[in-house]
Amino acid sequence: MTTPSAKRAPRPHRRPKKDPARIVAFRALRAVDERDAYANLVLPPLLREAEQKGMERRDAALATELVYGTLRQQGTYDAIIAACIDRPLREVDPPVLDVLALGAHQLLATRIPSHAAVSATVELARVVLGDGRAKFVNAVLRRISAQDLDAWIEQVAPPYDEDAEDHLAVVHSHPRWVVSSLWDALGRWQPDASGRAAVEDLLRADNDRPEVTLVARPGRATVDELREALPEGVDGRWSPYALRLAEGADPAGVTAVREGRAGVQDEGSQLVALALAAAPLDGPDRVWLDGCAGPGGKAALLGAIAAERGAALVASEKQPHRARLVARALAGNPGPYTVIAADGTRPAWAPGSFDRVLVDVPCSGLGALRRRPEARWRRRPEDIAGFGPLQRDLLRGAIRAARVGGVVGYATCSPHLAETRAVVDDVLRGESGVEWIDARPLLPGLPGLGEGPDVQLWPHLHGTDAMYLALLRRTA
Ligand SMILES: C[S@@+](CC[C@H](N)C(=O)[O-])C[C@H]1O[C@@H](n2cnc3c(N)ncnc32)[C@H](O)[C@@H]1O
Repeated sequence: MTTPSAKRAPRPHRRPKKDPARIVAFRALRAVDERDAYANLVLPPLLREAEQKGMERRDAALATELVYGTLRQQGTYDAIIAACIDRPLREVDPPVLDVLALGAHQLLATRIPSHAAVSATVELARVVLGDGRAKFVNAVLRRISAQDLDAWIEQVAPPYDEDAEDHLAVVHSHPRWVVSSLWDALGRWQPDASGRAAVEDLLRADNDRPEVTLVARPGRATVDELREALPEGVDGRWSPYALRLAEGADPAGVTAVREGRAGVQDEGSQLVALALAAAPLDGPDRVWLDGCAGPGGKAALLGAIAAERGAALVASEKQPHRARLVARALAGNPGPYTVIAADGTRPAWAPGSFDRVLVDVPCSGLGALRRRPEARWRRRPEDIAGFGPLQRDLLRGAIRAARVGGVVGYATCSPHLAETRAVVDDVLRGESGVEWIDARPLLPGLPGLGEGPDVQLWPHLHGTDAMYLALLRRTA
């Protein structure tokens, strides 16, 4: 019998410590998982709310790093977590998995000391999951902390020689079918440079934090004006209108951005608009169409260039709420423009109305994985086939909208071959009176553009999103 004095006193109940950065990160991951929210849309309001309640700036930076880092590396972390528990991952509650992935990220990819990463994540688990599940989290994180990321990868990734795509999928945290599609596309455009090293460079680039790039809309702002506001910004690699911002720089504080004379725009998107505008054209050059304009980034650049040349822009978008975003992006454009909500496959305009036409079609977005880290986990292979009919119809509509001699640009933010060359080839098979324009000379200075006539940009080669552009001319 134990004497009362030897009996362990019950531990006083301790309230878990609230850690705003990790709570915000957890809530953002839950929203991405439960509501299919986009991290870049869901995180800013959560940060604002937490900052209003007193969260410090550096905690906001930590929350941001935890969300994006965890989403990017989720495939790798899932494989590691699976090796640390004795049941299939699908039997673990998603909120528990989110906490475990947040912990894995801190342990394996940040400078946070292991003991702090474990204890802070277990505290988070106590707050958001309760004491019972916090114990489970504690046990799993302790197992994860037993070795570093390289050792874990060695343990959980199948050897490259046995299954190259599976190996790369685990090491670089992409679904296997995405690895496979990107590799196929790379092989199509870079036949001499599409080996293991190149595809690994591409997958790594997808996991890099992308720079924020501004566009100074010509005639409305200059790169120098932007640089005055953000002196650490550097010139774009390719676009004369681009300023690449230093990490942490806040574009919202720039007057030209607030006034819509400049905007945030990846250089790949700038190049698509610039190449379309630069394509040689015989005859009048008075009316341009952006047939898939929402939310309006390319339309705003095209509108500014059109204004300088005395041309008018029609910016058309099917979704009325996105058409409103286009109107906002174009507000203050110095030249004539119209924004309409219309279906590009059932045009609201007479055939042959336009001198230049852009269709930047809805696509899988596999070219912008740097910015939308969650997209890779949400997309399914069947989505690609799902976009095909609309992409073809929109291209056919664009060709019809162009006058004879007019130029059509077909763009996607995906390098997937089924969304790029296959669409254009298919449509051209059924259309007489359309010819290719070599897009490469319209993108001066860019290396690795292959044999043309269309172009595929790559994050690892060009530092841009993986935009695709085919330029066509209507000849009859
Ligand atoms: C890739 S986004 C365009 C991005 C835009 N060019 C930019 O730079 O901001 C494709 C757009 O096409 C719109 N869309 C989808 N189906 C359409 C259709 N049938 N006609 C016109 N627009 C359509 C989508 O709502 C979406 O806003």
